Amino acid sequence: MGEEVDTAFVQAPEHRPKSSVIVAEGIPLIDLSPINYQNEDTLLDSSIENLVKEIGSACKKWGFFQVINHKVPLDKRERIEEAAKKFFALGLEEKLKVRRDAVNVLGYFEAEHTKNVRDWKEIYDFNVQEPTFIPPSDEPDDEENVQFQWDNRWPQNPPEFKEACQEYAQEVEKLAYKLMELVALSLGLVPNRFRGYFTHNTSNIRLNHYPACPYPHLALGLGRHKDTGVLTVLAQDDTGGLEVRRKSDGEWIRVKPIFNSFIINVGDMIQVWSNDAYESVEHRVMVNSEKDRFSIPFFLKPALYTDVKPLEELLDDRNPPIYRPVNWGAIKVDGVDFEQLNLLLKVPSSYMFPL
Ligand SMILES: O=C(O)CCC(=O)C(=O)O
Ligand SMILES: [Fe+2]
Repeated sequence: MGEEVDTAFVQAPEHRPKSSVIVAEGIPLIDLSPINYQNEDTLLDSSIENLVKEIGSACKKWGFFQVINHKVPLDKRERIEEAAKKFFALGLEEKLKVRRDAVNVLGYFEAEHTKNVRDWKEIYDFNVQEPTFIPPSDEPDDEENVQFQWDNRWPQNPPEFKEACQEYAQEVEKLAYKLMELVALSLGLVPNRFRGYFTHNTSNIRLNHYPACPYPHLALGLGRHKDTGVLTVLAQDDTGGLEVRRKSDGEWIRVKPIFNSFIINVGDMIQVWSNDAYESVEHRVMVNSEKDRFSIPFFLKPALYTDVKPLEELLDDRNPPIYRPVNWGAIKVDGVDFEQLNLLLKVPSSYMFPL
């Protein structure tokens, strides 16, 4: 890029970062030590009452919180962080060998746009289930149960990349399921209420690299957006730059990096399931002119055949459903090709149709 900023990256004035940053009174910090998910049993609600309350209130007030004592081993996190740095440090030609395309959305991509403005970053995506079979229905004998399949695109270098990614994915997935038990309890549901939705999950992990940017006042690392899935478990490095839209007044609040913590946020599907008890909240990423930034979100997503709709247990005469059911695949089996499937998965909030 030359002297002039490429206009593709330039945010409209109202969406540009302000020079003053609000960090005070950030999102809630929650200590997860009361849970022990090494044991495979579901949670006992008596021992974790306070924790459940904290989670419920964070989901309601912010849609975002940070967790510590989450039991994801630090060495696994450091290993994927190192592997990501080494991968992004490769030459462009090498990275393009695993570039995503119209058929397979997984792999490397350097030209991501959010709301039609280019993001100042490069990414690498992989799915947690490998390969990801996507039965459009959970009926094995269903004649129309054509199997779609996505394969991860693993780069040759660095050699430890694939293993580092897979090992980290297993750990962070466990944490996500445990968090979903806490979310369920906080809504007055049985702890494993959500578990069935993830049998053929479409969860993925993204490695984000935000290079230092000479135009931090014009461009964003990632434009404002909400996460489409169920729940996001995000590892950010110590650079900082994530901002969350505060529900009370709409101000952008910077999320302070805390060593070995994860940032958790509610996605659109929890909003629908909870019939707006919890809301998916907008967030964005600043870039800075001196430092690169790396982050690793895990996006928890259900099976493609899942009908997302407000949970019956939460509805009554005074709380009627405000969303109509929409299929996560949102499409009929007939005539569906990979491209359409991929496109649908990428359209944010496309299934959120208030009645
Ligand atoms: O990099 C970050 O801190 C946030 C990333 C994010 O919001 C996303 O990828 O959806
Ligand atoms: Fe996000």
